[in-house]
Amino acid sequence: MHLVRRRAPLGWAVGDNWPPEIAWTPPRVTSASDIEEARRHSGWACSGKGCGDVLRRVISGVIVAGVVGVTQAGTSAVAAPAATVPAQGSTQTAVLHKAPVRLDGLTELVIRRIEVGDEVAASKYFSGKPVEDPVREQQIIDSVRASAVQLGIDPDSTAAFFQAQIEASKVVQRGLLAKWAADPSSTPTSGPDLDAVRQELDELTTGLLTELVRVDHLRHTGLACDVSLLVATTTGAAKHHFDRLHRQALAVGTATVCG
Ligand SMILES: C=C(O[C@@H]1C=C(C(=O)O)C=C[C@H]1O)C(=O)O
Repeated sequence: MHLVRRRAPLGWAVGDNWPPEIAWTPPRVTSASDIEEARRHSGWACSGKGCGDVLRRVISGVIVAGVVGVTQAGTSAVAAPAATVPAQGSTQTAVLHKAPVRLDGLTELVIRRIEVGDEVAASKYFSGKPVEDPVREQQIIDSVRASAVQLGIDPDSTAAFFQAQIEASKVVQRGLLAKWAADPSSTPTSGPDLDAVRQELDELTTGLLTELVRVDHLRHTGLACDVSLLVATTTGAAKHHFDRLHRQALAVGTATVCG
C-alpha cells in the first residue's frame, strides 16, 4: 500500500487513533461512494493493497465526528461530558471524551458566500460581464486588511482567507457558466442586479470578519482545527445538498482556515 498526503487537513499520522479525542473502532463502511467521499475529504491519496481499510477509517471517523458534532451543537467547545454515540453500520460504539473546537459558524458563512456565487453567475450570464473583476477583488482585499488591523487579527492570513473566498466564487461562476453553455435548457430564467448581489457579499464580509475574530485562537491548533473543519464542511455540504462543483468551491474557500 502507498499512502501519500496531498494536503494537510488532518495532523495525524497513519496508525494513530483518529480523531484523538474519540476512542473508536471502525464501523463497516463499504460502498464505493463512501470511499470516494473519504478520498475527496480526507486529503489523502492511497493506492495499492490495504487502502480500503485506511480510507474506511477516515470516513468512519468523519461519520462519528459528524454525529458527535451534531449532537454536541450548542454545547461548550471543550471539556464536554463523555457521551456514547452509535456508529453507523456497526454494533460498535464511539466514546466522546472531549468535543472538538467548532468552526460551523464560519463554515456556514463560507457556504452562504458560495451560494451567492450562483446569483453572481446568473447575473453575469445575462449581463455578459466577465467572471473576474480584479479592481473589485483588490478593493475587497484592501478593505479586509484594514479591518483585520482594527480588529486585532493577522492581516496577511485574513487577506489569504478572503482571497480564497473570491477564488471559491469564481470556481462556482465558471462551473455554472460552462454548464449553462453546454446545456442551454439548464440556464436561469433571470439574473439579479450585480450591485445588489455585491451588497449581499459585503454584508457577508462583515459576518466573516466577526467569525474570524471569534475563531482566531482556534485556527492554529493543528489537529483540533483540522478535525473541526472537516466535521463542519462535511456536515455543511450535506445540509446544503452541495453538488460536486459546490463541494469543490467549499474546499477552495476553507483551504486557509487552519494554518
Ligand atoms: C463575485 C464577483 O465575481 C468575482 C469574485 C469576486 C468575489 O468573490 O468577491 C469579486 C470579483 C470578481 O472577480 C463579482 O464580480 O462581484
